[in-house]
Amino acid sequence: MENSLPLHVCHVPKFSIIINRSHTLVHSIAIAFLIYYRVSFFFQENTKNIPTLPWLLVFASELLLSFAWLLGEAYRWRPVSRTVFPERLSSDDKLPAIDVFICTADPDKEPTVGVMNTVISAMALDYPPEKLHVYLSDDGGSDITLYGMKEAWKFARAWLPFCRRFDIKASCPEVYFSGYEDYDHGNFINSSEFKAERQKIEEKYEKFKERVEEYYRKNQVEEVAATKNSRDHPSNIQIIQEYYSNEKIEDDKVKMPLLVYVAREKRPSHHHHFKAGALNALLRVSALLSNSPYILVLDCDMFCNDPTSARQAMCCHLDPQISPSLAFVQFPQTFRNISKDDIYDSEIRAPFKIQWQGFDGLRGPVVSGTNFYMKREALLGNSIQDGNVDLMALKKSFGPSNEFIKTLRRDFKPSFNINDGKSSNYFTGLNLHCKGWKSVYLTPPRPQFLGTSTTNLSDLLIQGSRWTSGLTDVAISKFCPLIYGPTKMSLLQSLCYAELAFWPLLYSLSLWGFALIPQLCLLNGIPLYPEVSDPYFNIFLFIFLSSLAKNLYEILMTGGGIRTWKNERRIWMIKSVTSFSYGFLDSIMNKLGLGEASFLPTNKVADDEVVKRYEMGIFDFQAPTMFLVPLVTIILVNIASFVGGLVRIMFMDSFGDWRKMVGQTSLSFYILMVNYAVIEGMVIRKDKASIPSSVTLLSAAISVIILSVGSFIMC
Ligand SMILES: O=c1ccn([C@@H]2O[C@H](COP(=O)(O)OP(=O)(O)O[C@H]3O[C@H](CO)[C@@H](O)[C@H](O)[C@H]3O)[C@@H](O)[C@H]2O)c(=O)[nH]1
Ligand SMILES: [Mn+2]
Repeated sequence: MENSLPLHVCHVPKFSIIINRSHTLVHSIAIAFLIYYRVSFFFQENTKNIPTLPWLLVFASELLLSFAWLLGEAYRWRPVSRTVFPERLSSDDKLPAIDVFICTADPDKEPTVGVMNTVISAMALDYPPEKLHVYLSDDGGSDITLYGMKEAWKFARAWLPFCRRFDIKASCPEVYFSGYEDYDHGNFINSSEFKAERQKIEEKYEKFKERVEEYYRKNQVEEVAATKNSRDHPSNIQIIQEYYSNEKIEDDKVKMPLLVYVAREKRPSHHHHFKAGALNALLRVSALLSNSPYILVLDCDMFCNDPTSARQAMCCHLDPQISPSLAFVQFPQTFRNISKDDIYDSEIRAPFKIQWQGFDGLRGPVVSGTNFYMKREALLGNSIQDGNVDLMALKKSFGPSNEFIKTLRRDFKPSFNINDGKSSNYFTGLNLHCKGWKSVYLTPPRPQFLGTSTTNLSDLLIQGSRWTSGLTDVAISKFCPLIYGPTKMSLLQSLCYAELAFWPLLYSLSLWGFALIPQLCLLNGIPLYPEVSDPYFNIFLFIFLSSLAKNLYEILMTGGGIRTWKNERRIWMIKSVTSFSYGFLDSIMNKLGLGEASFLPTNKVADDEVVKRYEMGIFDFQAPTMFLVPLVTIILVNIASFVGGLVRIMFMDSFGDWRKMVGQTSLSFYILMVNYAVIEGMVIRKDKASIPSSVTLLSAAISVIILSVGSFIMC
């Protein structure tokens, strides 16, 4: 019987699970030995000449890093993958309606043509058009975006039929016309009719682009006001098709999804809560217009790359096996501007290729910002669910609109957690999972959504600081998943949430420790690791190699290569001592009331030269000094200690002493080797994107201070 075929299946890869769990066990035992070695120091006679402080500091670094590792093992416990069967869905008239939410904030950083491409690609989803409603939130409140939408609507009237007729998969026009991939047009490819139609539509697209860009140029001159506007403007909601209802339309048989422009009211005196605030405004507006039971959330630069994503998501949402408790279906973030040698890990590989599969095996991944199909009902507040509706309380939360309250009475009081904007997605996910909802992760072979990632060091570190700050906010709040989680969800899922909240803090503190303490001690002749002939030396070596090897194995298993592995190691070190550290400090400052939450949208316009460098795998050090200085300082300290260590090994008088220094010398060597690109940027390269000599000088001065003060304190 056809009905009995499942809409989706979940695979549990036994082999990977065995490998993962055995590795966890063996690695844990090795760490236990390490801890024993460090602790027994305090009870031994022959270690008296080693000062306690550096020993404690390096031990603390080891504990923090091991803790980060242990939390991360939760993802390795039960990774799963899923396959869906959209062809088994019931007929179109039985499909539930979907509201698509797209957010944009700044037409300078997020060019309108790009945003409209996302809008058009969402309108072109393979779904009954009368059941699809596309909302764009414009936090900038700018005319250009509204103008762009009207033009996008006009263009879509031609584009949608073209896509439907010729079965175009790349339903984002910019991508389609840029020849980003080879298209399979089946039987149409050679038909002259297709060619003629394609040419016609391409011309229309070019005209659309020209008009929008021209409007932007004209407005730029007058519109210094745009920046002012973006923080202070009344609300503006427009249903786009109404503009054309009086005009004669060439082909009014074309069925179009609803398209709505929303600029929520923003006033400087009111916190607007960034993207989460925008999503909540869309929830309220859409509740009055379409009130669809499912919602797709997209960033403005994240277009639909496969029109079938809605049906794929419905395979999970409508699967009776999982449907009742399923809150959302998360797709990975994938990017179209990733180079072969992705030096900055712009691909954000580990979460989307490894960790989220693990999350999925434990009741589901966190809300990941964009690319998820959410059940509106899952965003309900408890009070409504209970059925005891207090009208006054509702009006207090949602404003005086009776119309809106009526929609709440229909059982809807949905909202995303706003928190402070930086970590809202995290809170929304955490909250849902704590209330017993589940989520699933779908990674079909063809990327369903494609965005633009940050591909230069500066933007990457700024973005990284923002993320880190948001995550650390959670770690140090009352929602700290280690305390808040285990009573409300499974221990393993709490560990995953804890890993997310804590990694920046754990990595930044421990890596600062590893980058400085052993080095200072090496220069001062203080051994911190066992000597080569000591069996404990092998424990340290094993832990080091075992974690590198496991990491390499995971990368190879998910389609990466040795190069990916090298790049990831390096950028992990760089980010740990820069953006993670600043983000974490920022969060602490906010907590102490010394700072304010902010959100600078990342740039979606790229400088050609910068892009070229990224594509060639050359580091671009045109980044704020505050990011470069810690990095260069660490490298200088390591150069000094490595050279000092070598001298010690070569010229040490008393036989045997050098053996105690092999660990530390090798550590410095490893750090320098991995970060050779920084040395190159400092000493060898002389181009525009190398490290400025002012930065090197400043860092040299700081290194000298660290070396002298450090030596004084440590020894
Ligand atoms: O006040 C704001 C700020 C941002 N946005 C929109 O939020 C989205 C994400 O902003 P972006 O600058 O692209 O940030 P990224 O760091 O690239 O985005 C990642 O990180 C965000 C959280 O920091 C998540 O919300 C995103 O989904 C995730 O892709 C964009 O569409 C923005 O237009 C708003 O609508 N209002
Ligand atoms: Mn983005």
